[in-house]
Amino acid sequence: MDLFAPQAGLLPLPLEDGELGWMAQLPLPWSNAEIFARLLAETDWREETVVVYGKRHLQPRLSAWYGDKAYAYSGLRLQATPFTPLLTMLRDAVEAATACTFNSVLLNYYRNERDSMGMHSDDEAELGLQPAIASLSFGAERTFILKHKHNKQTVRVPLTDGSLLLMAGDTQQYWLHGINKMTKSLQARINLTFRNIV
Ligand SMILES: O=C(O)CCC(=O)C(=O)O
Ligand SMILES: [Fe+2]
Repeated sequence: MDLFAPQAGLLPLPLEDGELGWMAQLPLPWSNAEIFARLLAETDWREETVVVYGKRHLQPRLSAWYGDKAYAYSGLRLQATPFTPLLTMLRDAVEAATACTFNSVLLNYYRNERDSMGMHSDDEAELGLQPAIASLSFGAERTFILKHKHNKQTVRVPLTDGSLLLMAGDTQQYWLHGINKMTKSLQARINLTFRNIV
């Protein structure tokens, strides 16, 4: 399947050992600000505790998991929770733009510049080989950082309000990605990463 066929509307971003597609604004029926406000209010946000090298930490962001199946992520067991009408609308828009299907979404709420996500790959067995993961962003712009696992390459993608980033092919096998803390004061950002649990 060619994930980046012209009708998909995604701009391919050159990446060695992986596939990235980007769109500045996903077509949506409401404004980005309206969707941000609804996601903030309607989501069952949790401050999860994770265990890293035997020590318990609060994750530096809030998160929520919706989908038909439970999911294990960073040592957490996330219970299945059905998609809300709002999440179903967003999933439909993402599926139309990417020509992929998704049955789950992880939402991340970065409250300010101090919230972040450590470098990782979304390579859990439940996602299958060469998973397609679509990342939809609302609110403050943050920089998505990709680092190649076997050489020193770094790629930065601006995750602007309303933008969609698709990772596919070998991206999870060869690259780590994450969101750094910043020193400059930033407003909140909400990110949704749509996944397909097989
Ligand atoms: O906030 C982002 O854009 C990154 C989210 C991410 O990598 C994840 O949820 O696995
Ligand atoms: Fe990720």
